[in-house]
Amino acid sequence: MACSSSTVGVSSICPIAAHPNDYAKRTVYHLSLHFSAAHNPLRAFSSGVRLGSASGSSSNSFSASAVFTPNSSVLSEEAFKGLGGLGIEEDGVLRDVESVSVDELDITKLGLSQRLVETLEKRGITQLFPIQRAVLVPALEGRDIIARAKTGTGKTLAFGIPILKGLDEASQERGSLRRGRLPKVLVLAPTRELAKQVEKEFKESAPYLSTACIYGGVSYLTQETSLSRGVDIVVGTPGRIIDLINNNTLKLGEVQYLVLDEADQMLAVGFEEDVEVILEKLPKQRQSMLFSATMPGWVKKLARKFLKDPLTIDLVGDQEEKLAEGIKLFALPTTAASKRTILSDLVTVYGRGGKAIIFTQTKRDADEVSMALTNSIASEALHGDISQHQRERTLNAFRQGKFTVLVATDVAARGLDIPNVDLIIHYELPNDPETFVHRSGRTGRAGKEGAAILMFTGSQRRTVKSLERDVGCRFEFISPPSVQEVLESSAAQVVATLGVVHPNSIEYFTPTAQKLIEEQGVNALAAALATLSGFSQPPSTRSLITHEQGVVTLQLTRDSAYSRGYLSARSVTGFLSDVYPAAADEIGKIQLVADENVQGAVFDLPEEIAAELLKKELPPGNAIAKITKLPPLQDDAPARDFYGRFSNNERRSSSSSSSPRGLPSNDRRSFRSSSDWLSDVNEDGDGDDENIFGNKRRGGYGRSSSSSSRSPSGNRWNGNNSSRSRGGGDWLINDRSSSRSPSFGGRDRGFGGACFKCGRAGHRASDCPNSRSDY
Ligand SMILES: Nc1ncnc2c1ncn2[C@@H]1O[C@H](COP(=O)(O)OP(=O)(O)OP(=O)(O)O)[C@@H](O)[C@H]1O
Repeated sequence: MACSSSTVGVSSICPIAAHPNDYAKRTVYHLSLHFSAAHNPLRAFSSGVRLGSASGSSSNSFSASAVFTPNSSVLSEEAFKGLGGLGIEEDGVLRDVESVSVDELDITKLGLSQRLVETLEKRGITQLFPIQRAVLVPALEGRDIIARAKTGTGKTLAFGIPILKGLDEASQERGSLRRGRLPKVLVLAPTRELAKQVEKEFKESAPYLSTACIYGGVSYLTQETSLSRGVDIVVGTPGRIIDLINNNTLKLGEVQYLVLDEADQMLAVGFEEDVEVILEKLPKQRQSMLFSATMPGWVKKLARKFLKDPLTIDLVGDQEEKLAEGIKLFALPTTAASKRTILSDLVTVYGRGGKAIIFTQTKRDADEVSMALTNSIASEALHGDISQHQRERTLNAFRQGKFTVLVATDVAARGLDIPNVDLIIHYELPNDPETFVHRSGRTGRAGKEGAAILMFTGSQRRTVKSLERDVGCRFEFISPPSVQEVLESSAAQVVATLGVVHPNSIEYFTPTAQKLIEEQGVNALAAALATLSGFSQPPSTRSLITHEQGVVTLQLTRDSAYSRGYLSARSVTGFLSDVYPAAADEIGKIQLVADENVQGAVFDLPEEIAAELLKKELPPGNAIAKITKLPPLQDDAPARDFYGRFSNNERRSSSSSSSPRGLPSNDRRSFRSSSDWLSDVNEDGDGDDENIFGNKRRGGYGRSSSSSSRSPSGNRWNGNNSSRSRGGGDWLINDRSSSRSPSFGGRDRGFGGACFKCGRAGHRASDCPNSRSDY
């Protein structure tokens, strides 16, 4: 092959593997696009594509793997002309290696029409993101493309820019756009929200073109009218698109560009049959682009059947973390009972006053969590049982910042681009790594920073480790925010709001403020901050284990030299019964410390009992202290989650008619390494794409349930949202390690623990027939 070497977007393409089934036709290349660190316009964005250090160079690079036919690389070289060259050497390896200059990513240098450049610039889009750069050239060549990139990295414009460029050129050739014209572009999306968002991206980037968004749950009339007027771009969900094809309103005979966005999700929501029906109706002469996070058998089959010699671009890469680097990941051990009460503190401390999305497994949980938050934070629920209109209202209000916490099922996880979401909370573990990535990817978008917190119970600790392995990430394990942290964050957020008070308004209050300062000094301002933060009453202490109010968590640590054996929950109760029987009576959750070198346990006590206990003299070798942060704790029950066993809950419930046995999802099988992803795409595989969620979900979400707007109010932690109110059941379910009653109120005053001396249940060490005290 010919070799040329010059500055291009592609710095090196070298064979990383020969495809086992098809070596003669295809070679898999590893493609690196280099950006000089010195002038890398995407440095701030490096998170999105995991820019790493290129070997032997100080450049940052991102990797793309691409599958070429032998000729295709030559075509690529042609297409790179004007954007910089591409070096193909004799061994077929493309190597060049200079850095991409800022110019080559500059949208004014891509040959786009002036009007397109202007609208993009108005939207703050001046430089291509890496996936956009990688897709641009082959897309402009007319290649069919299969692509994958991390969440929030600009996939929509990756297909949008070349399509808009193509439409611009065609319209200049044909002259003005005529009424009643048929669509040239069809974009299929799995959810209505995503479809609307993609349409919005097209509309805002090219307002001079006509777009229509076709999805269920709303009137046919508007959609039919816009189609009859003539459109350039149709974006929609498969169900309603089929309906409009069938009633002859939507005619696809002139479609030149097809995009399948989130193709794997089409399968998950049961649209595969509809997608195939639609694709059959498209002109054979067209360009197709398929974006998919995973490659289940059905998507592979779809690609083989409907795409022509597709070029595969994978910017996620093998062994790499699947999440954008700007997303900080935390894991928070908690209990089922305390989850809800912790939420508002997490939002306060980690959300820093911005937007947060809490993901639940079930629609019911989404409603209940949103309701529970209402006391302290304005929140709304979003799930499939909420009418389409309400869903749109809710999303718009959230986008506009009218409320700050969205509680959603996974319906909102895929593809939604909501600006400035600072925090994601996984209220339940996701069912598969892919769902985790997509939920978390609602923050840290377009190079911004964000945080995602995974809440898990002690019994799910191993699942969290599996998730780390599957996603290639590391969690920082945290404790629930302390009272101090919550107060500090609340105060900081209140202070931030003071900056926007109108000067005229301040004038009205100045005389009173002056008087207050003279009378009370700094206390006046502190009282105002406390009130504005919602803490006009002092916060009560809370358990670190269950987050229950009025309860403190203590740690018992025993010197092994004084110990006869290992600590157990029973021995802790027995020990307390000897030191201070009231403490043994009132003890709550007990958990053992997970440290081979330390014999320790943490346990909860009502505040006043704890204060008494701390005054007691302890036998030698034992220490009890109040703690502010939980040490690593031992697992206390087998894992209870669906991770790796099922795909998402909403999906299961929506498809229950066709999947009554809740078959395991193939999503997890699909969430594999990059090389698997690539070979999946190109192998003549067995097409084992049994559709486990096989029902057709037309129009989808029927029943309407409104979630009214709420406003923040109330004094934090003084409401009756204590887990104590739901206590008993949850406590019993979640605490295998202690046999005591859940009630701190002492409903059951009988001794439920075991003797610290003889180990038998039902009596205290002080009542033990063995009178010798030897602990
Ligand atoms: N070149 C660019 N410069 C600045 N902003 C951009 C650029 N390209 C895209 N964006 C913005 O980045 C955000 C994320 O883009 P987009 O929604 O296309 O990401 P995505 O990769 O499709 O994410 P997901 O996988 O979550 O669907 C959008 O708000 C988009 O307008």
